[in-house]
Amino acid sequence: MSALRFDANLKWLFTEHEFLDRFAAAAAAGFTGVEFPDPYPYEAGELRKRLDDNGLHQVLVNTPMGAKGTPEQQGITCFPDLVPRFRDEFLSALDYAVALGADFVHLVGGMVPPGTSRDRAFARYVANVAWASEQAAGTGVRLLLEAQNKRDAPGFILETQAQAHAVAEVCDAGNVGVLLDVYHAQIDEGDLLTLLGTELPGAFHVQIADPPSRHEPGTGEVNFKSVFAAIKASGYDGWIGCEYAPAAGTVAGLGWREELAP
Ligand SMILES: O=C(O)C(=O)[C@H](O)CO
Ligand SMILES: [Mg+2]
Repeated sequence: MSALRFDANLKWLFTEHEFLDRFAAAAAAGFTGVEFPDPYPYEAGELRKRLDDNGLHQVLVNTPMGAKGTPEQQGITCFPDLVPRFRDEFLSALDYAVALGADFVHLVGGMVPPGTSRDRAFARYVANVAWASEQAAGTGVRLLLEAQNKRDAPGFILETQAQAHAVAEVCDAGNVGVLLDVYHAQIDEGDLLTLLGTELPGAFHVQIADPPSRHEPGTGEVNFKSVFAAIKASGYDGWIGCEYAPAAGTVAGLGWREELAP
């Protein structure tokens, strides 16, 4: 059993099953934690029952994201003209996180909306993060900020891990941190072992997938044996979310846990 704690992202893994059956499949495959971006089609009680019946911990939920191919596909946190909707959606995400016993709400930052300057969108983004930080204070739920790569999310509001860290730092409630997604960090920044050295101390959560395919660790360009060793050596004790597309079946692709993880 690895010294690192991996959780299954149920949007990406176990898609051989209907969503509500993925909890049992994840537990059967040895996971003790799960995450997924979109609890909203389900009653919180229905999801909580799946968690409890399978002895699973909920790591995170996302703020809602729009349909693929729309400007809102990666969230609206940076949309100056949608602040009331952002606030309603965040409070809904917070309610779900509390009901599921989740550690985090991932505030999906958004791509700079058409006709809006990056400066105006970034200012609104920071204001919305600070507002959300105040709403979450005292709930036990912390907030995550993730930088996404420019190939998959052109115009995304956060462009580097250091920028995500800087926004988290200015939220004085201490409940905002970085979601360090190794897939995005490799595509846009590379130099992963150095990046992990500087950015892991501010990271509340980590996610993994192997670029360019976004399949399992060991299928692409990242030396995950070295990455996992660096994460372990850093003393990071959070979860590591498996947010990858299995190349040929979820369970068949889990060998990396024994082959690459310390
Ligand atoms: O796509 C990702 O890397 C994520 O972590 C979000 O959940 C979706 O934007
Ligand atoms: Mg991610």
